[in-house]
Amino acid sequence: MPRFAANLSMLFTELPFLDRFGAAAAAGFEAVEFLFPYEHPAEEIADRLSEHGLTQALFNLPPGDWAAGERGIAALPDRVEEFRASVGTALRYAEVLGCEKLHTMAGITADLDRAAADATYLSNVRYAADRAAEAGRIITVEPLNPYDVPGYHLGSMRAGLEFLDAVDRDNVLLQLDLYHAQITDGDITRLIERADGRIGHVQVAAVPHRHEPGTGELDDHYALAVLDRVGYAGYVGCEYHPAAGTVAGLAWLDRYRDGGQR
Ligand SMILES: O=C(O)C(=O)[C@@H](O)CO
Ligand SMILES: [Mg+2]
Repeated sequence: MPRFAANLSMLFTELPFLDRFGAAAAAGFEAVEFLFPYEHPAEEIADRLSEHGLTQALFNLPPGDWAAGERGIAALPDRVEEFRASVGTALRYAEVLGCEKLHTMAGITADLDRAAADATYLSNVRYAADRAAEAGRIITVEPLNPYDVPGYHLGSMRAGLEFLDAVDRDNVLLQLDLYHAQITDGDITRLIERADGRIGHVQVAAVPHRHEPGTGELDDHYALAVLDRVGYAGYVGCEYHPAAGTVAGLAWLDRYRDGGQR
């Protein structure tokens, strides 16, 4: 039975960020995730988590200049120092929030030398993994589709799995976002079976409009059942844009409530 985390960067955006925690708990979520906590003191977020009995499932390392279009810096050869500092920042937040998993975004590398970007990404993720291991944390890498993030360094789940082989660290795992995976790879059942044991986090949204699961071309419920079958026990982040209001769109979760008895 999947365990769901509300993605507070996409859900409950009707409310200010810090008010989304209570709204997620009131809607029945036991966990949350979001892109970045860094505009708020970690203690303030930790207070919201404990006030509402929520687990922080995942957040991202600092991504570079997000507003300017940057989507991570781990594969950018001229940003190694900044990347290493960002690992320390993220680990400090992870400790205060009690968060086990950190997503490390590679960055947009289409205009860079591929070999140099590959080498930088490998050494930076190994660095992050080794620092994270000292703190008992897991690093995830998430391939992103080329429509949402053109030129992103990690462009398919297959490339993501090859990267995991190359990086060769037990605490670096795949972030399987079913939305991106259906666009970049398809063949979702076999993909999940091939990735078995190397999936660190899952996210879900319908393809192609990134609305509520179950409203697009992929049978998201079937895919979640496959994840159950292979023994994935982590959280499934609900990372979608509600079609017409967050709470109004939560009916797709009813079948999982009350132990799946509905
Ligand atoms: O865009 C997504 O999908 C995410 O999960 C974000 O963390 C950005 O990578
Ligand atoms: Mg995602």
